[in-house]
Amino acid sequence: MSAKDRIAALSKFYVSHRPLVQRSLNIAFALYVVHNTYRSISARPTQSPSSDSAKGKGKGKGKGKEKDDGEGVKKAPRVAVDGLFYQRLSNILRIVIPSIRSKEAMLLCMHSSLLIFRTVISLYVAALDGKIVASLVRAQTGAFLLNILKWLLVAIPATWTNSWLSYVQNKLALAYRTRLTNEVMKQYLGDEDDGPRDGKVFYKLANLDDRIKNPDQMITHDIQRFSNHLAAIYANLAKPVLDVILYNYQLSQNVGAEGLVILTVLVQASAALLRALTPPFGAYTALSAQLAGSFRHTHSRLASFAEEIAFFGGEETEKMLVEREYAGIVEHENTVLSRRWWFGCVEEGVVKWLWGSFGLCICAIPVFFRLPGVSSLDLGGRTEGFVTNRRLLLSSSGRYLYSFALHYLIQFFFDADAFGRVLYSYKDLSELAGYTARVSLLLDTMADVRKGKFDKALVSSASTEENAKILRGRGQTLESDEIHFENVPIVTPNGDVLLKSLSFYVKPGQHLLIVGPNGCGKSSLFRILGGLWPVYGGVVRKPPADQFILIPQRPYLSLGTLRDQIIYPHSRADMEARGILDSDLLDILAVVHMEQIVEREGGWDASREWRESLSGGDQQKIAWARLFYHQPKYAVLDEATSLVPTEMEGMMMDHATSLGITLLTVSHRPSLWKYHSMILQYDGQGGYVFTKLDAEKRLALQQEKETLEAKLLDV
Ligand SMILES: Nc1ncnc2c1ncn2[C@@H]1O[C@H](COP(=O)(O)OP(=O)(O)OP(=O)(O)O)[C@@H](O)[C@H]1O
Repeated sequence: MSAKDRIAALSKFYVSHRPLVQRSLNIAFALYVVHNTYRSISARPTQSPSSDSAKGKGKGKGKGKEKDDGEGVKKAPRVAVDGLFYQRLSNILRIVIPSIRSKEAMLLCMHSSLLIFRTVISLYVAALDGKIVASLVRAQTGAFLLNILKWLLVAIPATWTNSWLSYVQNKLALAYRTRLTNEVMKQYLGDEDDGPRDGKVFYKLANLDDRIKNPDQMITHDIQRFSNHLAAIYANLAKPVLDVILYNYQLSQNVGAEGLVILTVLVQASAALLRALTPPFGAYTALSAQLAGSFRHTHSRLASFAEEIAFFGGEETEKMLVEREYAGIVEHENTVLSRRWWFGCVEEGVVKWLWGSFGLCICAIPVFFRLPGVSSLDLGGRTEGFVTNRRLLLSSSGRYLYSFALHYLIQFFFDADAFGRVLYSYKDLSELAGYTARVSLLLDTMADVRKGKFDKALVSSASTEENAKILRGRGQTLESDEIHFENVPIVTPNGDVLLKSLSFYVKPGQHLLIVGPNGCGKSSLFRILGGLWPVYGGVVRKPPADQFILIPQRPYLSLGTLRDQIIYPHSRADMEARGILDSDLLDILAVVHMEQIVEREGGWDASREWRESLSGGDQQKIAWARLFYHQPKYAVLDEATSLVPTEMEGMMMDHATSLGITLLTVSHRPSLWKYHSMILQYDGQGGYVFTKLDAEKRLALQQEKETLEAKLLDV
């Protein structure tokens, strides 16, 4: 048998068994799709952090900057569409879609139904389009008019669906954002339902941990962007999946399963090129968000400290700082823009034009080749088939359905690493990965901080044997009526051991004066007392947090009315529940000689930025009025009278003690000594003395010391 005969026999065999070959190819294709989809979406093991950072370093400029500027001083979050991303995303999904019966699940369900409905309409429109053109080619007036009528009728559900789709998608984004914001706020500022608010995460995040530089930006901006991307990605992924199913069905109907095989080979080659050229969009997004956060932070500092900066004439320096941040943004955005530009060219060239031509060629198969088992068509029939196929290739949204279809083919045909590597969905996915990394960094850091796990750069002395031992330790905090520190080290968040072991007590009515040089740890003591800093050793006995009030040198004035300043953190309802009226508040203000402020500022409900409209002394007096309103068991006064006259200071101290408030005072003013019975004196070298305070004797000694010093100067 000659070669020619053998080929003829083979093709005869093929033609006679073609339905079987077709079925086998279709089944093999379906199995391949299922297998690769499974591999693509199942998370792969995450690489070790060391290999991550090595990878990150190799990625050039962007990553390097991230390390310098940022959030991730030590560990920049890795951003890629990989197993880690799916792991992070699934953790967040558990928050945003808490159950199958939640509002979000319902919205998602509605969204999916609308997507299916839209695709069904697209199919119908594609077929109708073919019929209209065929009736034109065949010059059939009646059929043409009937089809036009159908066209107009189908427009009603089509427009309705599109409008609903965007409505539901936006609702979904808002619902995700609300869930996430609520969860973050619960962790950040505590939750009343969770018991006492002693997490103080908002403080610890800023002071005890280096990982997050600007949580404000993450909570306000990044969560919103993440939610929008998440809501959009579903449509962007679900639509092509639906479309590829229909497209493949249509394709195998029209050109046979062989068409799929040809397509695969062509697409594989061009997609390999695109895959190699796709820039790391996810990392770009994360870095953009981070740079924008830093820029905003620098500006908000400028606004917050405008007065100080203005007095110092610090405009030039501040301008330089702001410009430096902005230059960083511009540099990064320029890099991204130029990469997006050339990637856009390549993408359009390959997706729209190259794959477009593949599409046209595939559509042409039934026209130029007579497929076995398919009857020959007239001109109208061929036109109808071609127009229908071509319309199917164009999605109703104007994007190329064909591109999507091919895009998904690529994902299925390539190995799982290629999942989401290319094109539209990849860009969307990788941007989502960027925001996912930011949101999970926030959630993970908050969870760590709540557990007492901090990541902070330590001072060099922290590594000495003795200090390292202190840092490894943990102390105990017990509730008690008195304040009692037993062998408690005072350690700053960056591991600087200020005092190795401190012991003192304060009993109700035994006012304590704390003195010592600057930076020796006087205020740090209060931070431990307030539960802000961890206890590294010993035992701290203290009353619950609501029995303390702190008045620092520059007191906090909240956003709100004049009344709110005095009753903070109470609300007006809390105040009324305690049976206190505005007239009682006026009496309190009279104690600090501030009663005229109510009239001056326009009543109790006047609202403004109080920090800017009150003098430093008035701010301190308002803080004292707050103390008299709350009447706690203990008051912590940290240079709280530094800006008020001495006679006023005396009156305030007397009033506080007459209300039964025990004072813990840090002050350099000898005039305050007489109000205290105990003294805790730091020597600034890591030592201290805790003893009874005899104010008269101390004053006499102080005077004697000053006289001797004056004499010494004379000598
Ligand atoms: N959030 C923080 N992170 C790291 N170190 C801190 C932090 N807050 C304070 N420190 C450091 O702790 C040390 C003690 O600060 P602290 O405020 O207790 O001093 P102080 O005795 O009250 O001084 P002053 O009289 O000047 O107010 C200082 O060296 C300070 O730099």
